[in-house]
Amino acid sequence: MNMGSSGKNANGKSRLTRSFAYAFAGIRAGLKQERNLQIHLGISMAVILLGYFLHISAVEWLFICLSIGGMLAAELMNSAIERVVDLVTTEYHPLAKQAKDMAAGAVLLLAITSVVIGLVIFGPRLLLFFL
Ligand SMILES: Nc1ncnc2c1ncn2[C@@H]1O[C@H](COP(=O)(O)OP(=O)(O)OP(=O)(O)O)[C@@H](O)[C@H]1O
Repeated sequence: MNMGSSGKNANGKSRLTRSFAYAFAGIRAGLKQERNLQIHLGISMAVILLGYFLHISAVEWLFICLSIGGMLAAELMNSAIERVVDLVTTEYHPLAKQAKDMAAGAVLLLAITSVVIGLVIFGPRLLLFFL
């Protein structure tokens, strides 16, 4: 599609605006269709509430933000890889298996890291609270 030098199409939308719109559409589709992503979002909200009530520090918030953002992004990327693999083949293929398993492995690694971060930040406070 020719958009001229301004980078705007017939609707007057800039390339940047459309890129954001596509990205948000991807997030919406993921949240609608992917149960794991919905679960991660629910857990993220619970963690944010916990951080608020336990008055965690600014540095701790940064770690929580990175964990939540990284986890949701990894889950979305995993779903994207699953779709591309399914698009390429519906037959059993060892490379398809590796691609899906590696993508799932990446999510698992990030999930383990997030759990460790959560334990380091919330563990001592929750112990104090319950003991
Ligand atoms: N085309 C294929 N060829 C070989 N193995 C496959 C193929 N498709 C899926 N698999 C294997 O089955 C597993 C599950 O694949 P599937 O597409 O059902 O994802 P899933 O586990 O349902 O993912 P999610 O729960 O995140 O949606 C993969 O991790 C992979 O090991």
